[in-house]
Amino acid sequence: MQTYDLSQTFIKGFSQEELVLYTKDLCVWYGEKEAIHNVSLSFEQNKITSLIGPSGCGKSTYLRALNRMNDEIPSAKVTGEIYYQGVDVNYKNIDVYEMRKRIGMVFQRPNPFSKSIRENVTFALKQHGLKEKKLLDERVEKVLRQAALWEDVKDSLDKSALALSGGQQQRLCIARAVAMQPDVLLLDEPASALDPISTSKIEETLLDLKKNYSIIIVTHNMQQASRISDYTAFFYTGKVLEYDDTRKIFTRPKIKATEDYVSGHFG
Ligand SMILES: Nc1ncnc2c1ncn2[C@@H]1O[C@H](COP(=O)(O)OP(=O)(O)OP(=O)(O)O)[C@@H](O)[C@H]1O
Repeated sequence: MQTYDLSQTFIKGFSQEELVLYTKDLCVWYGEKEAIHNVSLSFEQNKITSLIGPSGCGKSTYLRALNRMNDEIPSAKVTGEIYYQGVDVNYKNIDVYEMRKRIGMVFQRPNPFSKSIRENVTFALKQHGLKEKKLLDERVEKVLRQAALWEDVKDSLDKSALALSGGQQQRLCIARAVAMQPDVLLLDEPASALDPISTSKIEETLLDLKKNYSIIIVTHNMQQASRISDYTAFFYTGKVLEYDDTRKIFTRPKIKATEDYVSGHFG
């Protein structure tokens, strides 16, 4: 069967300002239950977008749809459009593995491999044929610096990643995702299990990473959304009720439900 090689399919002439990723009328069903309904959002290069909303409103489902992680859930069915750099992500013959290199993901719970810190970063690179030690070492240092972890671990690169603290493990997971040089980084509540200091380090890391990536983050932390994101989408019962500049969402939302949610007066 023919596979769809994303590297061959960029639409020429896109400027930095063009949209990296967008969805149009995206719906996701789990069996008979529709979890998100007609979600149309677009994401720009070098911007952070927060997805906020009450529990169960479909934020993670939406995020997972963006790099087809819902494929792993047998009951999930996706309709509508997802376009990444002009490529239809839902195209059935797409090379999903290749696409996930471009649209990387970091999960809520840090999930480093049970390997050394170095191998966590180099594992996928080696799988993709990068063998030269010097290049691997350079990439390890670069991404650990980008994830603000280098100073903590530079003398223990060959020690187990599982010996790191939760916050360090999560920064290692960010480094691991960044090592593949994606264009888009999806993060599902990456700091929810962390203490305030680790959370603030993750936020600094994300603000630094947005120079190179488009970042989409699910968060329940309103301060976090307002501190780090350029745009915010408010999800409610599977729909996006409001999407705007983060400053507007937090100071002059158009919809009462948004105002109630961001001010903590929901329900
Ligand atoms: N694997 C699944 N199978 C069946 N239903 C699911 C599955 N995952 C999520 N759902 C349902 O889809 C709806 C949306 O869930 P989702 O996890 O996307 O919401 P969320 O906004 O991310 O919630 P939270 O903030 O609590 O993480 C919920 O009703 C949930 O029960």
